[in-house]
Amino acid sequence: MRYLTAGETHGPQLTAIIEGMPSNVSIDFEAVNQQLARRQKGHGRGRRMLIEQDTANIVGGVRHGQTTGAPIALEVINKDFKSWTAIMSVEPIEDGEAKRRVHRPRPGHADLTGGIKYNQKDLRNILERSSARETTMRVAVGAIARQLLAEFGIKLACQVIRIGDVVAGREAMPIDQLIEITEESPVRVTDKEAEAAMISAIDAAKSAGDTLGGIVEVIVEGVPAGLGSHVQWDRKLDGRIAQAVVSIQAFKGVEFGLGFEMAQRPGSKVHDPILYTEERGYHRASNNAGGFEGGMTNGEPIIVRGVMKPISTLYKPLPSVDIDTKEPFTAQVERSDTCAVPAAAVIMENVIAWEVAQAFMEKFGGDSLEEIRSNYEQYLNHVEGY
Ligand SMILES: Cc1cc2nc3c(=O)[nH]c(=O)nc-3n(C[C@H](O)[C@H](O)[C@H](O)COP(=O)(O)O)c2cc1C
Ligand SMILES: C=C(O[C@@H]1CC(C(=O)O)=C[C@@H](OP(=O)(O)O)[C@H]1O)C(=O)O
Repeated sequence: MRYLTAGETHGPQLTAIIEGMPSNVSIDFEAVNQQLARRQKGHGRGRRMLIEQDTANIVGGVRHGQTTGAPIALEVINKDFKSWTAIMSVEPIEDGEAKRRVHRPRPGHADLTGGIKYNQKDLRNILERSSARETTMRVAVGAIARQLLAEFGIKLACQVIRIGDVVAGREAMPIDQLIEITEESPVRVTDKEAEAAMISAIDAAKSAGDTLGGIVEVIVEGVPAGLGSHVQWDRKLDGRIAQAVVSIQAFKGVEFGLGFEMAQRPGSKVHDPILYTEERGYHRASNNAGGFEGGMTNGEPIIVRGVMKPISTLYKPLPSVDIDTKEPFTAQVERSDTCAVPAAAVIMENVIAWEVAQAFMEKFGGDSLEEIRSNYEQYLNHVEGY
């Protein structure tokens, strides 16, 4: 399976095409929109999220609520395009060239390097695509992928572990209790004390004209042993998940299971003893590995954490240089998020859903759901008898 996305943050719409989804998978359109809504929430988001109410149109590959095996085409309309039509237009607008063109690169964004690389003197041609608005489509794609995974009992959830210097309790996340964002609970943590402190930290950063990053965690349950492979570097599923996570805008690091803490422990306090019972088959006494050995799932839940840097655009901006005059300037900020860590947790959950679904298809692949189910059941029998 593969997918591509297209579209600009202030353009008319965002688009994705998924290739290789098997036929006969029931698609719950509402569930796709639910994932999109989850991505838009969280304390610290800016005014743009008040304008958009993302819903996906599925315009290919699904008939009567079921996949046909044809490419699936998805689109999400940018409501904000109404206010940007003139600026995004190729025709000159009355305000004139200087106002229309972006020539002041923002530190922490793709603006300057993208402008140099693609030889663009209007940095809008870079920022329109580098924006995290693009993650809308990655979530829509993940929302389709997880419907295939659900057929085989595979579920995902996410939570926020840290925002700025506030750390939430690290108790195991109950997978059947998706941490939903509500008005009373706007950060996506189970630890209520930490939640209040996180909200205050975000508000304080906003008042100071500053921004915050954090750490988010995703858990995947119900994954069979043997997705991914040790035999070739680019078939290692933990490696692919790491790539998917760090490809999310502003994500700078990833860890599995105990992760970076492994560095300070002896091996006897890291590796997970192997056990066997008739009832459970092979399983582990602990899951410090976060569900992976040798680039393959080992049957334990996948546990991944990602670190997001603070939002780049500051209301008290950092120094930069105008590409026309080469003179320093101080930017005027119109709107921006202060913290998007809770939303980023949902993005991470859905990009991981895609990677797991792709590995699942590589292992049990077939053209129809029935064919995959038969391959899967045969494999489960093999595992049981091994
Ligand atoms: C959900 C989400 C929302 C974001 N919102 C903003 C924002 O409002 N303002 C901003 O400057 N950066 C925002 N970012 C981060 C930038 O998109 C990102 O830092 C930039 O594209 C440069 O990419 P890099 O940080 O991966 O190097 C957001 C990121 C995510 C994941
Ligand atoms: C639009 C989204 O996030 C945007 C990501 C983003 C950035 O620079 O990455 C900047 C902001 O966009 P704008 O400049 O239009 O206010 C965010 O709102 C979204 O998540 O859907």
